[in-house]
Amino acid sequence: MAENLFDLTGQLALITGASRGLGQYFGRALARAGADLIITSRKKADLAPFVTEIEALGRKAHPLELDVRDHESILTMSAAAEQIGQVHILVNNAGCNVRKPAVDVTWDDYNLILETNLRGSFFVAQQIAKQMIPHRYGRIVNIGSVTSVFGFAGLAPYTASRGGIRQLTMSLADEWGRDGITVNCLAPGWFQTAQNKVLYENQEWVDYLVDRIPLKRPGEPHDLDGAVVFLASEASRYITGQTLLVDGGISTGATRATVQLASKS
Ligand SMILES: NC(=O)c1ccc[n+]([C@@H]2O[C@H](COP(=O)([O-])OP(=O)(O)OC[C@H]3O[C@@H](n4cnc5c(N)ncnc54)[C@H](O)[C@@H]3O)[C@@H](O)[C@H]2O)c1
Ligand SMILES: O=C(O)[C@H](O)[C@@H](O)[C@H](O)[C@H](O)CO
Repeated sequence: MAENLFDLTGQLALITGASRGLGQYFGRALARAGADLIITSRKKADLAPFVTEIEALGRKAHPLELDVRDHESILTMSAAAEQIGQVHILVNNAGCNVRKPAVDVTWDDYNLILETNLRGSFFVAQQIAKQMIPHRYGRIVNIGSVTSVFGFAGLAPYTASRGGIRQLTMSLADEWGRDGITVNCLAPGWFQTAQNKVLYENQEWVDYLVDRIPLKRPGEPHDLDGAVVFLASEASRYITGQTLLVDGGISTGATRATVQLASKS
């Protein structure tokens, strides 16, 4: 057994959607724990600054092009990853959102979200698992959301994709456990990134959010470092099919509201 359960030295981690946002934070955390990276983006050129940053940490960063909505792109990327080396860790991070009342969601909005967040994650996992199975080792971390476990007005297709990720995680864990692969879902709460920065420009929204978060602040991307390293490492070796919420406790909110009301009565 490794002396340091969180040490990723000698491991290769593949992260999708690493041109910005949480994908880069996941990459930094894994690289600091010792892993070399394969980082992917729809435009390889967008990865250049991140390659430089990871190399400055003394780790390797191999940039590859990947559009998770394009099956051919997934096959090409996976074949290129196999040439780089044994992939020990996959972080299925690429994702998107369209925020709209359900009555305004278009066919195309729905397809964009489901194809990116759910179908893309499945087919990336499928290709990388094919490489992991002969080695009888793998750690797959699917990025979910608090909306994997509760609904949210204005985010219907997004929450469907995130609930689907949680179910997918359980089924793949059930199927690939015998091959030495763990599959877990890391479910962030609310973290300000390019995807949602417009929300944080609205003070009313921030106040609403903070009021509902027991730890009394929105998430900061480094709050996810421990969870991604944990799920990628030896430390989580007997954990599979689980959804780990990193949300400042917001998913406990329904109970808190009841208690607050009760304490006023
Ligand atoms: N920020 C949050 O509060 C939050 C909370 C829970 C879950 N998430 C999820 O975490 C992931 C990262 O989100 P973020 O907040 O960093 O947002 P972001 O928009 O900054 O990053 C999303 C990344 O996915 C990539 N991407 C989008 N469509 C793609 C496609 N078709 N093919 C390949 N890459 C594609 C983008 O280029 C980008 O690199 C997303 O899946 C998001 O839904 C975010
Ligand atoms: O685009 C958005 O509306 C948000 O960024 C979502 O991604 C949420 O933050 C998250 O999923 C909640 O966990």
